[in-house]
Amino acid sequence: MEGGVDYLADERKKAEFDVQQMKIVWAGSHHTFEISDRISKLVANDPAFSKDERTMLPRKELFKNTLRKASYAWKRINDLHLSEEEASQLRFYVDEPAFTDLHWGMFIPAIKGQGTDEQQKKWLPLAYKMQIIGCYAQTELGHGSNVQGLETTATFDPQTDEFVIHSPTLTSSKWWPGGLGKVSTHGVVYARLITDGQEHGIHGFIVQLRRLEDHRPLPGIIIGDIGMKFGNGAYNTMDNGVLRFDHVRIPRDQMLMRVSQVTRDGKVVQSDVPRQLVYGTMVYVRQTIVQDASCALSRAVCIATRYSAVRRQFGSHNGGPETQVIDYKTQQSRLFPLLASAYAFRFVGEWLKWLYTDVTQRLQANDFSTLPEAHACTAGLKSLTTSVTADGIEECRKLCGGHGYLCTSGLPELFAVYVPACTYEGDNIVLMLQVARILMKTVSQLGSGKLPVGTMAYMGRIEHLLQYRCNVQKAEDWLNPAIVLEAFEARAARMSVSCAKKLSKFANPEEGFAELSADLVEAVVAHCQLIVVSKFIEKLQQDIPGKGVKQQLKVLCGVYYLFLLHKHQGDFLATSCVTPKQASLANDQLRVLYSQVRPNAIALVDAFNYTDHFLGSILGRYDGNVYPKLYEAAWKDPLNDSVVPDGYHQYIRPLLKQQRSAKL
Ligand SMILES: CCCCCCCC/C=C\CCCCCCCC(=O)SCCNC(=O)CCNC(=O)[C@H](O)C(C)(C)COP(=O)(O)OP(=O)(O)OC[C@H]1O[C@@H](n2cnc3c(N)ncnc32)[C@H](O)[C@@H]1OP(=O)(O)O
Ligand SMILES: Cc1cc2nc3c(=O)[nH]c(=O)nc-3n(C[C@H](O)[C@H](O)[C@H](O)COP(=O)(O)OP(=O)(O)OC[C@H]3O[C@@H](n4cnc5c(N)ncnc54)[C@H](O)[C@@H]3O)c2cc1C
Repeated sequence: MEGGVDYLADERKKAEFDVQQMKIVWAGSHHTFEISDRISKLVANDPAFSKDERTMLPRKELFKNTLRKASYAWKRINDLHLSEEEASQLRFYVDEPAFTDLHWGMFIPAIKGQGTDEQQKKWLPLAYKMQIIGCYAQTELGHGSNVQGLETTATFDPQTDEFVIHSPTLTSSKWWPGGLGKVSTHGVVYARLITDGQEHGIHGFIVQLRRLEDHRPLPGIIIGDIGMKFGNGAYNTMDNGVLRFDHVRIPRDQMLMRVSQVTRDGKVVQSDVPRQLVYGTMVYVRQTIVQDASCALSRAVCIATRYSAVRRQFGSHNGGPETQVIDYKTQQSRLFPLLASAYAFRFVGEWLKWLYTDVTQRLQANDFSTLPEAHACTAGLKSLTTSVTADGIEECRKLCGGHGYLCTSGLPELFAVYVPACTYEGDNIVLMLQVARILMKTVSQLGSGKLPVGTMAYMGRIEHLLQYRCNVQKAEDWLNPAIVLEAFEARAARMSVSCAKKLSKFANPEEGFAELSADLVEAVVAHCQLIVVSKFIEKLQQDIPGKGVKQQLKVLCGVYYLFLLHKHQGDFLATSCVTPKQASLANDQLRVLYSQVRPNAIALVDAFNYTDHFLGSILGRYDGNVYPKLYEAAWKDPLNDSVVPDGYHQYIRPLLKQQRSAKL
């Protein structure tokens, strides 16, 4: 325990499972648990990583403080000889968005994924030692989603064997790249390749942006920060930037040439790798964002759950204590599905990581067959998990009542940091529509004998799924995973087929796709929820040691799918996958499961193993000592530095005087 008295001790005693074992399940393995436990404590115990004042600092101070932390973190990483895995955990637990996220998370992966062996050999050692710092400069003022619409040009000059990078219009200014505004020395810049007057699509180029001697922009480059973003503290620690090029020259070998090469005489040669590999870095990051969703959601849920056990409101009998708000069924029906979602996203994130690793290995062996599956899964799951998490953090704020609105609850900043995840790395609707295209393609090919694979494999049983009738007769039948899977499969398949039927009535398929896009998004949501449900159920088929651990996960899995079934019962009923009676039984079973979660709720959030430093929330403190700490923190606000506020003499006193003289 971190503090003195444990106000949640009674809650912890109620747990019916081995919390330590659950911590390992959450972390993924003994190895990852050990690392994350050790590194999170190392960060929490180092005052240099304090976050206490972050929401109160003006931007310039905030940003400088982030630079200080990033540089100190780098020193610790080197002094302690941390491995790559440990270093990335350290950056995670420092919990402050910074240029390093883009350097390690996008610049290096872009070079790894799209650079030739030679290019990797040249640039990666510099980047690994942070002798250069890089960003990912793709989005422009005028285009983000439509990557093909980017306007920056890279024109090959055969005379000098160079590319000329240029921003022909205002809207072609790079706009948004993190780390670009004030820090990066280099960027992977995405631009329209032009050779011999011909366009060859979007490619990545390594461009030096600032001089290594004095950090000034190189000639022909205009660069700056794009300004304050949503919330206090939050993502304002990041220098999202603007960048313009005026005919900036770079050597030919700085085009990332794994996908296509430009020869000395300006010929464009395509490798045998698909051109979509230019989008590969985005696939990688979308996969990490799914894993990150479970972190952000679990953090909010941890705060809201602990506080819900501490907070009491109404219901005192004969002078006894009032009811803990966690005991209200309405509180449980809002909170426990989010708790279950955090676990569900954890496991689907684990699976997606596996899928991504598998695809990467195949790509190295020139097997590109699973690339569309990787694109569909990363795009769809990124959209689903970030939308639920963003809404979930806000729900957790409401679950904490008034105190949730205080910055010291940690929730406002968490929300502000998190919501752009619905937009960056692909707007969620735009990505859902990508999955919709793949779904419609799959349905249209069903008669052709080509069997769908991977997460679309269930479509191969389309005849069966279209005839399916759910045979649930009593509430407990909903605990049978096979019944649940079929119901979710039938719902997703029927929604897709219904869209495909409507689509086939349009003479112009593109017109039809646009007209039906809102329905298509609903079908994609159904498909993605099926993936999450099925991966949770698969997880339960594994051997999971520890007293009661598997049982708790079964309960959470049930909460997850029955909550979805309840929330989307319109879909299930409209597609005749369940009857109204069966939907009602599902809801009865859901209430039973809430009661089973209740005694374990605190232990289930303890299993995330978050330090108080990482949570950054008085409401979510491990020891539950909320009120004295809230009271104490208020006095630390700069507004309370003086009893009489600045501005009293100028604005308050004259006002009061005027009222007094008016009365007289
Ligand atoms: C940094 C991470 C650190 C790690 C920390 C961990 C935790 C994380 C926490 C905090 C991170 C914070 C950091 C924030 C960072 C933010 C960074 C950015 O935002 S970078 C900008 C992102 N920009 C977008 O994502 C644009 C979105 N747009 C697109 O992706 C495309 O343009 C798209 C897909 C919407 C449309 O592409 P089209 O219209 O140009 O289509 P065509 O190129 O013609 O391709 C069509 C074919 O290609 C396939 N395709 C499309 N994209 C694919 C892909 N990515 N992979 C494989 N295939 C793909 C399609 O399925 C289609 O296939 P068929 O021809 O039908 O077979
Ligand atoms: C915090 C943050 C960090 C970022 N970091 C980086 C970075 O490091 N590097 C980088 O290159 N970029 C970065 N970006 C940019 C980001 O990737 C883009 O903003 C994102 O891809 C969305 O593109 P957009 O801004 O063009 O949105 P738009 O596409 O203009 O979206 C506007 C609206 O139009 C809708 N819409 C667009 N197209 C369609 C369609 N075809 N059908 C239906 N609806 C549509 C969207 O759903 C949305 O509602 C960052 C953005 C943010 C907010």
